[in-house]
Amino acid sequence: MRLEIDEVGVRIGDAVLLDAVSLAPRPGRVTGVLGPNGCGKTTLLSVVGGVRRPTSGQVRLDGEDLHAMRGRRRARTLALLEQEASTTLPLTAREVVATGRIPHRSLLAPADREGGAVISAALATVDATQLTDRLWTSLSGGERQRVHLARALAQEPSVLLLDEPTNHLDLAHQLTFLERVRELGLTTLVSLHDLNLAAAFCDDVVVLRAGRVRGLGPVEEVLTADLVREVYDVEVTVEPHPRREHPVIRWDGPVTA
Ligand SMILES: Nc1ncnc2c1ncn2[C@@H]1O[C@H](COP(=O)(O)OP(=O)(O)OP(=O)(O)O)[C@@H](O)[C@H]1O
Repeated sequence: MRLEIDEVGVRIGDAVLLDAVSLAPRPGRVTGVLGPNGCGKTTLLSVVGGVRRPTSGQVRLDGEDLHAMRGRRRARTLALLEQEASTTLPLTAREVVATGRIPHRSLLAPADREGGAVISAALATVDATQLTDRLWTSLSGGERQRVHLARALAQEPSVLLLDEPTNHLDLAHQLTFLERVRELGLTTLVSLHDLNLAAAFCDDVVVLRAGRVRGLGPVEEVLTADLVREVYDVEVTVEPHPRREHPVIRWDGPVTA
């Protein structure tokens, strides 16, 4: 599935949240959405997820305007894992994941025959089979995060949009979570604050600052010390990882004038 983000702009009154952002994430690859607080990462993901309309530009899926597609069809193609998604309904983890199947049901085909198996597989993928019958409200932040990923997977999307999915996870779960996401082989856009996680798990990155693209391309080409200084105001050293095939970013401190 070909995803194209073409000159997307978002304005609210005088505020420019996104300014002519263009990128075409490589199909089946993981693209990191990076940048400091308030640079527009969540806004971009919500536009691509169809939750928010751009005020200019277009997002296309296989050439078709995403915002002109019907919601159900869009939801069968693309799943968005929002930053602080929550529910106060007394649902079990499995019932939460089952809501991901809603776009696959219709009046003509109310029974979702594969649904049960897809839900079980999604829970297993995120290591949450043991949480199946637990009440959502009783889960920890990291457990909720994994169950929400399972819900997104139950949608069987071609495009996966993840907004800071690792923010409640311990180190081991951050690594396994992103490894699994990579293994899914879906066209993935993932916003991350941790540059080392981005360096390790993303194929490409788009780096935003104040709503504009400041870097775009393969992670090892874009994540340079110069770019990090310019975008994050932090002095860093970028080196090859001694045992793995990706760079490591070591911070030396904030930029001093
Ligand atoms: N309704 C609004 N009116 C004006 N500005 C807004 C509005 N909503 C969001 N913004 C601003 O838009 C900018 C982009 O917000 P966004 O949530 O996309 O950033 P982000 O990169 O995801 O940030 P963070 O890393 O802190 O989560 C922020 O400066 C935010 O304050």
